[in-house]
Amino acid sequence: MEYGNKTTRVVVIGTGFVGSSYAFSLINQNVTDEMVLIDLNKEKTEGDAMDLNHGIPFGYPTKIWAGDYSDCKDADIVVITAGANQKPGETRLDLIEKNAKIFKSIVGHVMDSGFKGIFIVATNPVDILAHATWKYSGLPMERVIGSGTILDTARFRFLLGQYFDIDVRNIHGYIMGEHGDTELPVWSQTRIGSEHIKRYMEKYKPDGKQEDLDEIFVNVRDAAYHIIERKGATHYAIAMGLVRLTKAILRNESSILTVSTLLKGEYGLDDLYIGVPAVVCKNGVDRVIEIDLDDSEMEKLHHSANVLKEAMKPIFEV
Ligand SMILES: NC(=O)C1=CN([C@@H]2O[C@H](COP(=O)(O)OP(=O)(O)OC[C@H]3O[C@@H](n4cnc5c(N)ncnc54)[C@H](O)[C@@H]3O)[C@@H](O)[C@H]2O)C=CC1
Ligand SMILES: CC(=O)C(=O)O
Repeated sequence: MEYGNKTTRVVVIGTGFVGSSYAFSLINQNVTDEMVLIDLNKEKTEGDAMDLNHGIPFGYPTKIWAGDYSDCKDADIVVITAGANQKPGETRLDLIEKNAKIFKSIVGHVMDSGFKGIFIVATNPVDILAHATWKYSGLPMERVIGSGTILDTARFRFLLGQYFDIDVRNIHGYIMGEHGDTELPVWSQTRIGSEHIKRYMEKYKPDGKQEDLDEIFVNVRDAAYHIIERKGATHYAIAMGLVRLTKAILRNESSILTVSTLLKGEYGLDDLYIGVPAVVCKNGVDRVIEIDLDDSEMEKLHHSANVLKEAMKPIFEV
């Protein structure tokens, strides 16, 4: 897949549940010419590369190999999905210390290769680790992107689509804030087609109740806990979200996605990676979109930001 004249290369670091699902999804959507797999467990990446390569006759031409950090030099995108995942009952913020240590070393190795592309970070706590990647790498902020609330927004749209029996592609709304327990739904800007959700409910679902919508949000916020209780990890949906983000970059789509990016005064917040709608194109994050939030949403966003700022203090103080 050539965009312009250049061969495209994506490196995946951490080929556990999320990384391998991303790799599988990537080759099924004809996104990149080359894909390199890196993990502490080199044998696993070799096995994954063989297995994925054997699928290529059924998919799209992609050169795939188990590589090392020197392969990052010519990468357009390095996607980091390495590190610990949540055990049942653990929050994302509980992962901060162990994953921040792993990140310092991974980002150092990637930068030592001469990497000049874009980082996508998915490892949790994703907002804080995207921030750490930006600091450790020294890259411009637009070239370090966290997956933010891309998955939460997808869950929100899916559950609303089910509730209203409407194609999810016609549900427009965002989850913002921490990818975690303090995230918030932006009801004031949620639309079905072009109709505001409240008005749509009055007109077409008169038996609908605000409590139902509140319950939908709780199920969005707690989805990871519900899935991890049942199967130990979540990986398919985030993998597809990461592919969506990868395509927005490689195809220069200028897509609005709820990613984690550094705020510099937007929403009254500063020096913090957090999930907000932003335009993503070949340069990474082109700009943050400042949608109108009502007072209660703004208050919740600031609360989420405060929780993240507090949680990240220990890793930036050491
Ligand atoms: N942002 C999001 O929306 C989501 C994020 N996640 C997060 O993604 C991360 C990965 O989750 P899973 O794939 O389920 O975990 P996993 O345990 O299946 O895979 C992690 C992989 O990272 C590798 N690894 C660990 N340290 C490494 C290092 N220093 N260098 C290279 N590789 C290293 C391990 O060998 C393992 O293969 C977790 O932090 C999880 O919470 C998971 C789902 C959604
Ligand atoms: C694990 C995680 O972050 C999620 O599924 O939302």
